Amino acid sequence: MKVTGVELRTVKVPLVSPFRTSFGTETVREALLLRVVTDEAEGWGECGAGTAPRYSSEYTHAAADVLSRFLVPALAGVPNLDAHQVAPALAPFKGHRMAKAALEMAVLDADLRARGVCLGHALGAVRDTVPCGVSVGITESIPALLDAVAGYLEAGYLRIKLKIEPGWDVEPVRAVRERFGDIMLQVDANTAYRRGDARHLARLDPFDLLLLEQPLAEDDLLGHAELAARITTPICLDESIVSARAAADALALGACRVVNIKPGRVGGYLEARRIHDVCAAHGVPVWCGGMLETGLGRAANVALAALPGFLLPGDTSASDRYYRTDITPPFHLVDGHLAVPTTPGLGVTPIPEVLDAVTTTKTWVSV
Ligand SMILES: CC(=O)N[C@@H](Cc1ccc2ccccc2c1)C(=O)O
Ligand SMILES: [Mg+2]
Repeated sequence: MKVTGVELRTVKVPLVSPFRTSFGTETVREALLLRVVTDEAEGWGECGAGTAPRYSSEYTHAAADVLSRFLVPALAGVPNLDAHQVAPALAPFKGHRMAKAALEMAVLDADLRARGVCLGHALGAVRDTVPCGVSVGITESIPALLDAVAGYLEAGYLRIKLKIEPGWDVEPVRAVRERFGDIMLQVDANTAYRRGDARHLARLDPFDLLLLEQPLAEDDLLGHAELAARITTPICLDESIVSARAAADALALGACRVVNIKPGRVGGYLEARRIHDVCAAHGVPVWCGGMLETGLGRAANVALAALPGFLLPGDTSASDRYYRTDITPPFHLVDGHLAVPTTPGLGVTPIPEVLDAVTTTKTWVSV
């Protein structure tokens, strides 16, 4: 394929309810979308970065800048471009994995649409539907949390994940366990704890959690390995796992026993599959994380979550977990599962009038 150019769009989509984590509260999702135009087909990509560099060092404005200034122009030098050429072409530029992932995703979508192949098939999907969990933010009170959890269980979610932080951890977990019994339950700290908190985090052990996600800093593999020796709840890493090599190192160090795979965090769906393969080779279960994606990223994540090693329900929630109106035809939860798209590429495209209603900026970058 030959790329003629890329349209960068910033969209602002209000969340159905504020989503509070240990690193802040979101009420509107500002996302960067890419539309790659080639001589054979068009493709869509979505960048998972947030408005501010709070989840990781990337943020929407910076991603748009590095894409228009360096990453998109770098594709000009690639003659017969396909998705596998993108990461090597972008390798000279350090970091910016979410920006790179969005560009690779859009090229992959165009590549697959041109060939009439769906993403699930291209990645190695073995299932037609994927089991879904839901990420529940920090709430004003325990009763409000219990109401939120009751609503999600009623909707059919198969696994509940509670955001925690110092001061909001043992009590919420205890309350959910007491009210809802032995549901599949896990927690996510988004790096909010320190190595000295091991004794406190061990207080979560009696609640038989599936996992404790990213308790310590993203660059503290050793700290997670030490913590793993002092608590019984399995540690899962998210922010720390930025590549297949990082996954291999984390497993070798005993820093985690489960991995949350997020294609944006690791530079794309092709690297995400490599992480899946590394973990499968070590007998380590993985699940698909979420970055409050629109239906574009959601479609791609559901396809990835259908690979054999995705043994735990992911944060691949339905569109209405976050949005009243998704920019693509919405994903609906059916018996706790989402259906894997089967039409070429991502299998979904934005609904033009909905997309235009939430678009705040549009930039064309010629190649
Ligand atoms: C579903 C879930 O919990 N996702 C992330 C945290 C997160 C939460 C909110 C976000 C908002 C904008 C961009 C990225 C975001 C990431 C996580 O697993 O750690
Ligand atoms: Mg996480």
